[in-house]
Amino acid sequence: MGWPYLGETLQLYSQDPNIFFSAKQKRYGEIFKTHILGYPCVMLTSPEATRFVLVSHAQLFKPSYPKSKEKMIGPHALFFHQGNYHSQLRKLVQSSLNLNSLHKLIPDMEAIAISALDSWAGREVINTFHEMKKLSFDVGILSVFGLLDESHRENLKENYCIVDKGYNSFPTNIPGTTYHRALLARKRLKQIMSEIIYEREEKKIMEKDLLGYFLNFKDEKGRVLSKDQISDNIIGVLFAAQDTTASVLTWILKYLHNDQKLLEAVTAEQKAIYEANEGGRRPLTWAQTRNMPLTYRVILESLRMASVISFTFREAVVDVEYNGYLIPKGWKVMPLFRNIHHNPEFFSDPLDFDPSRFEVAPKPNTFMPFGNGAHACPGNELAKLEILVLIHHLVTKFRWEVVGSQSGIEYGPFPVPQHGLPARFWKESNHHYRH
Ligand code: HEM
Repeated sequence: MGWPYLGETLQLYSQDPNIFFSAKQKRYGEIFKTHILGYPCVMLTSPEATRFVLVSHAQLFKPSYPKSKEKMIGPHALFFHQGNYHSQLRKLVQSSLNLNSLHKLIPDMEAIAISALDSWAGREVINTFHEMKKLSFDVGILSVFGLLDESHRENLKENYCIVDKGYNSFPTNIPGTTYHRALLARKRLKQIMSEIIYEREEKKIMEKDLLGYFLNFKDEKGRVLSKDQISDNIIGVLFAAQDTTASVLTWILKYLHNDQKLLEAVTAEQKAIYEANEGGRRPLTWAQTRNMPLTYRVILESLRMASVISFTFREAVVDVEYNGYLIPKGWKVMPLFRNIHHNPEFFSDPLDFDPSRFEVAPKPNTFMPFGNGAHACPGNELAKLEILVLIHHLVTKFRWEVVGSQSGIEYGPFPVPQHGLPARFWKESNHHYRH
């Protein structure tokens, strides 16, 4: 269990977390305990134990986040809850992100991707991760608010950026600190959202985006959602959508750049679609996005390799017995997704980037980039669609090279290539290639 209070926190945070966990796993097996950030924790590295906690006995474990994070996102956001409130909100989020709603977003998503790529090609070196964050934020806004007017969008963006800096800053609420500034920006975000809601109510528009679902909701007793419940959940969705998607996109660019043969094959797959659409004059169809098998496998393999959500936390709400182990009430449990994704028993030569491994479906409960069970990611189809759309426009019209030869990883807290993968982009026709 390490030292009192600090426990093994320093060991975990000072190195690649995977090394810490796999060393433990070798020594102690599929379940072991440690002490992190002041809490006793049980780590789970087997698909069965993970399934027990997240799926079959999910009601015995509640979500668990640091208080400072809960305050910044908003205590009403669905991921902090269990039971009835959680499932009501979850249904609304899922309806706004179901396949039927998603295919209507494709043209606007394409416009966002094209405008991002054009802006990169006009510049020297960009920080890929930062640019991907802007892109995934714009797609997040699109799925929450539909087409929002420019001034609201800019206003949300500016204030959300300040909130974003506060998520991982030290939580001291003293004027002048990053955390304090973030809390103030958080208040302004709520104000902007109230204005957007007011305008919608004035115009009596009923949109089928997430905000529309929230505004239209009534529970069995006829109660509607409060402004706080709506704004906490919108900020929650924007938060869940941004760094996750952006870090996966950044890793994909790195993996493709590292393997030029694979990049050529992906480009060939996308160019065939591009030509069928008369050189991009017609928009991508839903059917086309569902039929990009190689690109899709590259995305799955990137999700596995990068495992950007390396693990999650729950807390036992009662004493729980699993397989002869006692998990005492109040202890944290941590399903270790990345360990499972990098276990050679489930994925042979786990450190090789090999999309063809997904020609065969992985064993049940061994592939969980979007989690599992009651809190599994409702945005997973949106994220995959957004990535497919970006790759389509990237490889058919642009080229890029990574600047520098760093091979390190930064944890912020999601793993991203060092320095956010500095890269240079250019339009293909300007340099190498003309039709
Ligand atoms: C590649 C990108 C993404 C990854 C890897 C990812 C991963 C995850 C994971 C692992 C969870 C479960 C966490 C847990 O059980 O503790 C989760 C939950 C969630 N994700 Fe995602 N996500 C991504 C993109 C998105 C997007 C684009 C959205 C929304 C538009 C979104 C919205 C959510 C929400 C609202 C939850 C909480 C669900 C609940 O508590 O019921 N995510 N995500």
